[in-house]
Amino acid sequence: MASRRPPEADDGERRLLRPPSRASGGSCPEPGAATPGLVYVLAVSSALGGFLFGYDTGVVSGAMLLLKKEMSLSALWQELLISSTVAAAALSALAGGSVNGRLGRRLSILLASFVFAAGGLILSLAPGRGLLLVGRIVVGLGIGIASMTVPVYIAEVSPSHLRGQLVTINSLFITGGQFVASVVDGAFSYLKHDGWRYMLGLSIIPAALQFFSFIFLPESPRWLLQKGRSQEARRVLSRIRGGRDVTDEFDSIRAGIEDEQKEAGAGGLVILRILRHGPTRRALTVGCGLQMFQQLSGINTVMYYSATILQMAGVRSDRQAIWLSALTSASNFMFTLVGVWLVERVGRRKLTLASLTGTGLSLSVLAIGFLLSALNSPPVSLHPGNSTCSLFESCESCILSPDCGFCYRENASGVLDSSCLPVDEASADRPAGGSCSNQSRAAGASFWASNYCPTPYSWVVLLGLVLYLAFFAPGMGTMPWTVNSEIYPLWARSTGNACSAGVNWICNVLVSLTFLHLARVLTYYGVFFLYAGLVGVALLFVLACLPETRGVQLEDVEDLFSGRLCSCSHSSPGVQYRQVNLTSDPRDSDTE
Ligand SMILES: O[C@H]1[C@H](O)[C@@H](O)[C@H](O)[C@@H](O)[C@H]1O
Repeated sequence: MASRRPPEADDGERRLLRPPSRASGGSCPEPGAATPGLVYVLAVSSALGGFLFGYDTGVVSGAMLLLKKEMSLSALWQELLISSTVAAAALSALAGGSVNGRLGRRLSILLASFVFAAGGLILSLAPGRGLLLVGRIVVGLGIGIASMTVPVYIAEVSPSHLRGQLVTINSLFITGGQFVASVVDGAFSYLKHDGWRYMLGLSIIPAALQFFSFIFLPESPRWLLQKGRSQEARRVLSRIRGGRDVTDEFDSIRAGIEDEQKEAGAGGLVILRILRHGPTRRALTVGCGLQMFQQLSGINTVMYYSATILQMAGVRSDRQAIWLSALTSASNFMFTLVGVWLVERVGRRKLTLASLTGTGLSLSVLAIGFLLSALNSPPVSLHPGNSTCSLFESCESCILSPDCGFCYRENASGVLDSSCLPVDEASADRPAGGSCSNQSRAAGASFWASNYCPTPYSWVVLLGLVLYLAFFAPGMGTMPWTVNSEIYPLWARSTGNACSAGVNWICNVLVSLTFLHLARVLTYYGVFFLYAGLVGVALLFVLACLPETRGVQLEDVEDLFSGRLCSCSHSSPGVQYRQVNLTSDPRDSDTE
């Protein structure tokens, strides 16, 4: 590449600026220098977008329990209210690239928080299901923009040696939002009337907080430079570096942008330029691949299914199950914290590889747990009525049919008086017209299981769940977002992140929509073995294709993709030099 040359003699007019080292983070400020508090304020305020992403995707499950009763929602409406948000997020993430590139990161975040607040308001006041649907779509639009803009903004304002940690804070806020949502769901589940309005409406608070803080926070200096607003960029950079001399960093960023622009050639659709230019095409493949594999590892299925896993392990009361699900999201959050701690210590690549290895093994433990319980599935002993459900002979085949559930009693020696009954059309929580429920604790009470079977092997499944969260959250839960924020050159960053975030949301919808259908065909253990197999493929992909970006300045990351794809992980950028013209530059004035 023209710009990356070995050191040469100073020619008087141009001189070699910096020998960026991977360990030092490339350019000023030095890692040892204190990082101004403003960078943390920027990271946390923008990560509120991640919090809203987590909150709004998480809160709906609890709200739905109340909504379906209060508004008599059919299964189709429930499905619509849940998946419309994710589908809208996918679309707006894809479209967000141009918003973010044109308006800038700051205005895009302001827009996202405004949209979040508007969505929250619509949801909390909705008189009927039509407006509820509108509110859920609006919220999805906010999630899409936030999910692709926030990591980019944080990466662009952070000093390189802290970038991984600060961007990963966004993922911490996503899982934090999911955790808070589960606590809010638990707390308001006692409020039979209008509890859902509070659940869905509370997101207005963080949205407003983010909106007002971003009125005062600065734009990304890199975006400003790209738009030719050099003086403003220099002022912002100096402000976020605590008033230090930022000449080196500023010149280095500017030189990087100039190089990028020369290499990529101007004009034409950005996505086409990305695809035509080797390094960005490879970066996009890695970025989208990571996001795809994040979702194919089954995180949202495992989270969604965790309440059932807990019931399987002996938690019979629905209320207890709600609170224990909050414990699952709390673990997801805590383990994400481990990721924030590790990312700058061990690097992105090792963290992702270790995470995938553990995720694959724990998915196998989950699958083995389900296999053992299927092999020891209790038989159906009573066959009341003449529905198709009464024809099933074992619990396993009964619960895999979406219209049937297993009703049973227990004593010390195991399951007795078991039957397979049709599910109530209005809710899978009870049999049609039946008296089989999980609420009674009276001795001899019967239990209702619509999607699991009582089993002595539930501890294996529970172990698999805990191991899964411990391995997935710090690496695969966080690194796809973090790595995507740093692998594209500035001109391709918005579009690259838009595509990869879009892939994440599309795969999220696909995995959630196919889980139950797949379970019917492959059984639960089959699905979890399938996810484990996909994680194996992901491991090979990451092993071959993901280079280490730790400590490399954003303007240098493109070098990591200059080789053939999937040989890039073996290349080391080593010490690189860039020539920067330090004579006064006539363009160094605001064009605005
Ligand atoms: O990184 C996040 C996180 O892991 C969440 O828990 C999950 O729900 C999202 O789909 C994912 O993108």
